[in-house]
Amino acid sequence: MKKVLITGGAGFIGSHVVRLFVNKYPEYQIYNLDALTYAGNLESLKDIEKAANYTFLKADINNSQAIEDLFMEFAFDNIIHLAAESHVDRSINDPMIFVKTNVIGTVNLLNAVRKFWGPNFDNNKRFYHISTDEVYGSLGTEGLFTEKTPYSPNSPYAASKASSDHFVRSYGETYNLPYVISNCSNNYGPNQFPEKLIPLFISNIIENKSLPLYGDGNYTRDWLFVIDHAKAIDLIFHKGLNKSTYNIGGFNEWKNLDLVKVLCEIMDVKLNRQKGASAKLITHIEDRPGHDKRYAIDATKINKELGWEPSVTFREGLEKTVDWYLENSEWMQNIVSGKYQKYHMD
Ligand SMILES: Cc1cn([C@H]2C[C@H](O)[C@@H](COP(=O)(O)OP(=O)(O)O[C@H]3O[C@H](CO)[C@@H](O)[C@H](O)[C@H]3O)O2)c(=O)[nH]c1=O
Repeated sequence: MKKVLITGGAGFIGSHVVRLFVNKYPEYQIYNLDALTYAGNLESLKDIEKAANYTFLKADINNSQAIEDLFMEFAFDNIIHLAAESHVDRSINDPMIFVKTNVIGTVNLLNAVRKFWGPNFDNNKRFYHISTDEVYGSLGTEGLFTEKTPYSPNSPYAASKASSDHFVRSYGETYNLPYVISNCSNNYGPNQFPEKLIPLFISNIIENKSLPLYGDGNYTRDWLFVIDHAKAIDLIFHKGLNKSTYNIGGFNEWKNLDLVKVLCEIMDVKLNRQKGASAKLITHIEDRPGHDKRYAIDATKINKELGWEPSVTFREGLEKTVDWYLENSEWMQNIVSGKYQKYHMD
């Protein structure tokens, strides 16, 4: 029986990973550790909260003593580390919280692992660090990020994630910690906090508010449905090679403006609005400082080594996502108003 600690399990990607592991591996104990910051939300896990193999632990990875106490109490033997500040615009306004959570928080976890699992690490134990393709910086019109692309982060968020990746690798080299890292492209799907492009624009279209597109909108991202990311994490956790890195992406590049136009078309149909009504809301605004031009992932390694590939097309994933937000308007209202946070603080 494994005792798997999943950090950040109340967040967007984390909640999908927790659900998949709780349902697929009833023989594992799954511990969801989350600080429940603005983007964390236990409402996303209502369907599994009473499962016998699931435990929620409220703690902040910045608090090293709290982390050690939990290691002492629960003797975790595997970690999937997703807890992170993740929004680029927030990192531009306040870089320090990104240093604290993403860098120091990760090092706190690594130190706890060293203390409780070391000095002779058993290879059945594994520290799995979830990261982003943003560590590689920006591409021109050609080429793809591979696992060998040098790191060149441009935003404070990307720099904090790059730093945490380096710390994980350094613990592998210095202390022989068994680890694996994956770097994924842009995720979308149910339960994403409406500060990110897709849920923000869905929410604004519903409310007939303008759609604030940075600059000319000719920025390119590779998009992956969050459940496909969770499935990739499952495979890498179980079968990924020790001390290696996997890039995860959908081979699904879109310029922001083109993506938003497709989203607008879908929303017009779902909301019974006149064709073109949602697109009229598109408003070009001042660009994001240091805006990375293009991200595109070469996901050949994970495909060849582990047989992973996305299971839904972008159109299917977008439709599912829009349907989820239309059916869960209360979730959206509560998370935006901060109601869930107030509830967590009570
Ligand atoms: C929120 C927002 C975004 N954008 C643009 C900026 C980007 O080119 C694109 C996507 O923006 P975001 O949704 O903020 O995501 P991006 O900056 O690419 O970063 C995401 O994708 C990364 C993986 O590539 C993750 O590591 C990050 O945590 C995640 O936030 O849309 C707009 O034009 N207007 C907006 O209001």
